[in-house]
Amino acid sequence: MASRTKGKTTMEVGGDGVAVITIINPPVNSLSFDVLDNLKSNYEEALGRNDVKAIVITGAKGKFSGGFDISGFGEVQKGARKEPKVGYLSIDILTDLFEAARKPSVAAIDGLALGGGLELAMACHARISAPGALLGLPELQLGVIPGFGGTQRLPRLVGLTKALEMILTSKPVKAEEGHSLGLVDAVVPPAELLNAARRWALDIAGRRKPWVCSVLKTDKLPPLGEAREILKFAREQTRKQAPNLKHPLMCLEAVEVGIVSGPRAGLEKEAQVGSQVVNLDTTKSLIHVFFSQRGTTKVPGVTDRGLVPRKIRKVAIIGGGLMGSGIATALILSNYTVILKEVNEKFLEAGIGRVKANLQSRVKKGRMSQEKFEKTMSLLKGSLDYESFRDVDMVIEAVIENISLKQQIFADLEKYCPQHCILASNTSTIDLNKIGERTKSQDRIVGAHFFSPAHVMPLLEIVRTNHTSPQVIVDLLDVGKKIKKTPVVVGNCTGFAVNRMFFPYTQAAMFLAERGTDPYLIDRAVSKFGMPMGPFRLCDLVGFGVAIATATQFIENFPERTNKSMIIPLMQEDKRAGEATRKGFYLYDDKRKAKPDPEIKKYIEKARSVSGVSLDPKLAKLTEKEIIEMTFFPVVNEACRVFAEGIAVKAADLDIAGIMGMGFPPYRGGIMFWADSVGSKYIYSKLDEWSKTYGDFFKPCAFLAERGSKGAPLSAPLEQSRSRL
Ligand SMILES: C[C@H](O)CC(=O)SCCNC(=O)CCNC(=O)[C@H](O)C(C)(C)COP(=O)(O)OP(=O)(O)OC[C@H]1O[C@@H](n2cnc3c(N)ncnc32)[C@H](O)[C@@H]1OP(=O)(O)O
Repeated sequence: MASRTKGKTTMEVGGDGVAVITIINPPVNSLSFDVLDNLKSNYEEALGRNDVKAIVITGAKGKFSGGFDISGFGEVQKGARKEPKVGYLSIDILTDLFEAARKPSVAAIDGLALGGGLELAMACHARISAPGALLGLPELQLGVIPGFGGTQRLPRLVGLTKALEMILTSKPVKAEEGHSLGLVDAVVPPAELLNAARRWALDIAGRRKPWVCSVLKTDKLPPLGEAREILKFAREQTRKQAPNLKHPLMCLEAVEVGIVSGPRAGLEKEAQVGSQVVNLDTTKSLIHVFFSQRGTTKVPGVTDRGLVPRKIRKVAIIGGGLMGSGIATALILSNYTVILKEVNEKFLEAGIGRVKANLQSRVKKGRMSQEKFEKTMSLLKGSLDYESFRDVDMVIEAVIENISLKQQIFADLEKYCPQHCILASNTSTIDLNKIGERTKSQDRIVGAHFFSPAHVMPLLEIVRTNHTSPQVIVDLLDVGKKIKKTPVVVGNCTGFAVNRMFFPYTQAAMFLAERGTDPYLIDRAVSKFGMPMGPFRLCDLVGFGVAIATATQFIENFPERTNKSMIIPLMQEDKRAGEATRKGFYLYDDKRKAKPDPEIKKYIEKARSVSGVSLDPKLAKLTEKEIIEMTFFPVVNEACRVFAEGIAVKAADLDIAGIMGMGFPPYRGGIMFWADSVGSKYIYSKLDEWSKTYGDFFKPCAFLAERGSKGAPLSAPLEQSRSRL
C-alpha cells in the first residue's frame, strides 16, 4: 500500500533567471523524506536548465523550516522506513550536489530555520533573513545530533565557541544576532525578503558578491591547540551536566574530527554518529517527549469540537501568598491585566512586593530592562474587595487549603463576577466539587493547579470536574499556552496527577530509611537516575509543614496503601523543618549548600522504635538499582491507578506531568514510558514480591496486575468504556 506523502517543494523560474524553490509542509515546513526527495529533484532540474542562473530556497507561509521531520526518526526506529545510506542526505545531496553546484543558491529565511532547516540554509552560498527569525540547532534536545552538516558548518560560520554554545544549549539566536555572528548575510524586511535573496543570488552568479561554501571556510576556526582546549572544556561541562546522555559527547566528537581532520572527515563522522544516535534509548525517550508535550493540548471531546478560545483580558487572583504572587507574575509577564486581591493592606502590600521581587530578580540577572519591569508592573493592580471583579474574565483563587473559606469565596465570586467569568482554583488537594458546592456555577469551575514557584515551573494542571464545560477548558488551555506553560488536562481526585502519582515516592524513601537504607545513599541514587534532587533533599526544600499536610491528605484518602513514617514529625518536633530552618535531613549554610548530618541517625532510630519497625539487613544493603526500583515502582503503580481511573486521558500526559511537575528525567521518557522500557512483567513481579514481604504499600493495583501478568505495555490506551472522562 502506498503511504501518504508528507509535504513537497515547488519551483518557479523567474524571468531574471532565478529558480525559487519553496518548501511546503505545514505547519512548520519540516523536511520530510518526501520534501527532501522533491527538493533534490527541483535542484537537479534547476542545475540542468539553461534559463536558470541561480537558486533561492524559501519556505511557504512565513516559515523557512522547522528542521528534519521528527516523526521520520520514529519511522526509522520502528523499522517502518529504511534509513538512507549513511551520508546520503548530508554529503551526497547537501554538500556534493547543492553546495558544490555550479550555480549559487541563497536561503531566504522567514520565521524560523531550525535544525535541518538551518543546516540546509548553511549549505547555501548566502543567507538573507527577515527580522526576528529564529536560527538554531536544537537537535540535542531531541536526542539526535545536527546531521545535515551542522556540526561542521556552524563552527565555520560563527566560530567554535559560539557554535558549541548554540548546539549544546539547543537555544536559537534571532536573525539580528545571527547577522552580527556571520550566520546571516543580511537582514531585510519580510516584504523585501524574496527580492533581496534573488538579487543576492544573481550577484553571486555575476561574481559581484562572494561565493562562499561554508564547509570550506577556516577564518573563524581557532588554531588547533586552542580548539582542543575549547572542546575539552565543553566535554567536561557536558559530562557534568548530562552524565546519563551519550549523544552530546558523540556530537562533540563529530565537531572535533572536522576541526582536526578537515570537513570531509567531519561530515563522515557526523553521518556515522547521526545514524547511531537514532537508536539510543534516550533518543527514543526524548522524541516521545517532544510529541507527547504537544499532545497534551489534544483532549478528545474537548478540543475536537471546533471551540474557539475566548479572549481573556483581565484576570483576578485571590491571595497574594507564594502561589498567588507567582501566578500573578506569570500572567503579567504575558501581558494579562491582573487584579490581586488580599484581605488587608498589609497582606496586599506583601503580595505585590513578592511579584515585584520576582520581576526584579529578572532585572538583576539582565533578563529584563527597567523599562519593561515598570511596564509589566503597571499591569498589576491591588484590591481589598470584589468591586473591581465586575469585568474580569477569569479568577484564580489561591488562598490557603481551607474548604469553608474556599466555598465562601466561590459563593462571593458568583455574585460579583460576570456570567462568562471562569472560576478557577489553585487548590492542590481539595475536591473542586466541594469548593463549588454553594454555587450554581459548576460548569465554569475548574482547577488551575500551578507548581511552585508558579512563574518558573513549566506545568499547569487543568483539573476538570464532571461539570466543567469544554469551553472553559479550551479557554484555559489557551491561557496556559500564552503564559508559556505546558498544560495537562486531568480529572478531579486527591493530588490530581502529579502529587498523586508521586506521593509514594517520598513514602517509599521514608519506608526504606526507617528499615535501614542510608537516606543519603537514596538521594544519591535518585539524583544519579536523573531527578533534580533526591526525596530527602526535596522534603527539605518543600518544608516539613507542607510535607506533613500533604502526607495527611494521602493517609486519609488512601489509608490502605500509605506508609506512615515518624521521621519527619519527630524532626519537626525538634524544630528541624527543612531548608527554611537551615536544618532538615541536611544542614544548610548561607549559600543553601546542603551537607549531610550524622545526627539524622538519631531521628531515624527513634522513628523506628516509635513505629515498631525493625531493621532489615537486606534493605540496609540495597544497590543503587534496587533503590531506584523500590522508590519508583510504587510511583508506577500509582500512575497506573491514575491512568486506569481515567484521571488522565492518555499515559503520555502522565509522562509530561511527571517531567514538568517533578523533574522526572525527560531522557527516560516519563514515568509510564520508562515503566514500559523496564517491562510491566518485571515491575509487577517485583511489587508483588515486596507486597508479600513488606505489605500493601507495594501491592500492585488491578490494572498493573492485569497488564503486568501478560507483559502488556502499561501505556497502551484504555478501552473506551473504562475511561471516566
Ligand atoms: C538531521 C537534522 O539535523 C535533524 C533535525 O533537524 S531534528 C529537528 C530539529 N528541529 C527542531 O527541533 C524544532 C522542533 N520544533 C519546535 O521547536 C517547535 O515546534 C517550533 C519552534 C518549530 C514551532 O513551535 P510552535 O509554533 O509552538 O508550534 P508547535 O506546537 O511546537 O508545533 C506545531 C506542530 O508542528 C509539529 N512540528 C514542529 N516541528 C516539527 C518537526 N521538526 N518535525 C515534525 N513535526 C514538527 C509539532 O509536532 C506540532 O504538531 P501538532 O500541531 O500536530 O501538534
